Amino acid sequence: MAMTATSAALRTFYHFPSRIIYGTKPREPLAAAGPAERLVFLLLNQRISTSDSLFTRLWRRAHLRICADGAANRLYNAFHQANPLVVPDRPTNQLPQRKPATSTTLRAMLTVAETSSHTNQYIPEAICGDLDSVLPDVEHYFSHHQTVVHYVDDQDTTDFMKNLLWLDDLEQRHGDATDPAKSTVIAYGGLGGRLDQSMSSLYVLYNYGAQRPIYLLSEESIALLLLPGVNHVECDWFDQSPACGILPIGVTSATVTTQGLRWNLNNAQTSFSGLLSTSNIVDKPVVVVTTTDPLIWTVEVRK
Ligand SMILES: Nc1ncnc2c1ncn2[C@@H]1O[C@H](COP(=O)(O)OP(=O)(O)OP(=O)(O)O)[C@@H](O)[C@H]1O
Ligand SMILES: Cc1ncc(C[n+]2csc(CCO)c2C)c(N)n1
Repeated sequence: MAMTATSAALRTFYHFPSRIIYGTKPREPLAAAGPAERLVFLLLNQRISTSDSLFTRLWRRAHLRICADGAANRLYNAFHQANPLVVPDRPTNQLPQRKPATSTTLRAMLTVAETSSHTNQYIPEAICGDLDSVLPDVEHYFSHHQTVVHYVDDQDTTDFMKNLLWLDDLEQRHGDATDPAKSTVIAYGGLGGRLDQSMSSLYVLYNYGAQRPIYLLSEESIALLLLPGVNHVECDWFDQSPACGILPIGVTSATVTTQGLRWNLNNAQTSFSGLLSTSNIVDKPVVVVTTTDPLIWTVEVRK
């Protein structure tokens, strides 16, 4: 699948990470200054950190929570295995049916997310993928709690991509003028783990990150796409300045000027065969990056 990042925005403002992570009310609008932002927490199949973690904060703040296939096993193991909710037994000789995709709506899932105890009990509103990783018992368990199971039979896209494409489809059919057309996606587990999967997540960020805000996340780092033009990145600004990097992934090179870093670039050309700014340090609450081409920005998470 060949795609290119579009040069959509001349000026981009990222309210992240502090506003999303450290907001005081679980469901307050995420961007205080803009239209209410809808946050989709997309859990990928990687280790979940449960103690004082980004995971729990973001889970609570999200408006919708979706597991990519085997990520549902991680959620089950982390929050349900030791103390499961009551669910009728699954007939052991019967595997879940694999039918073409179910038809649900974004509105229906948002309603479930708002009205049920999904947030506190760590139940996702949906599981989506080719479903070769989610265990039948885990699928049965969550299905019993109103989790939509969306099957996509495709061996040319990863389950992360399948989830984004499904979200596009759901949002296209959503059609509520008061709502934002595109959610912000937090992909928890989008960094770290197997290198090919990690690179595939960066591919997703590069190719889809111009269409909606996407944040790749681990407990250590956040990555987002900077678009050609002027980008204002609101950074964590606590006791210690976080480490950061500017990565020319997907482009041959980019010409970059920055403000707010310890080692600023001044009309400098960055590329994988030339200058690469890593182990840089954020020195201001807002970093300004002016670039000719898309870039991946990464910053350390301070908790
Ligand atoms: N080892 C891993 N390291 C990093 N990310 C992973 C890893 N395994 C899975 N993921 C992420 O979680 C998503 C869901 O994973 P899934 O449970 O479907 O495993 P998979 O079948 O190995 O992944 P896929 O089918 O997408 O290649 C993947 O699309 C990918 O983004
Ligand atoms: C050139 C090429 N390389 C690898 C795969 C394998 N693959 C990529 S995404 C995916 C789906 C995983 O759920 C699988 C099996 C392919 N299809 N085409």
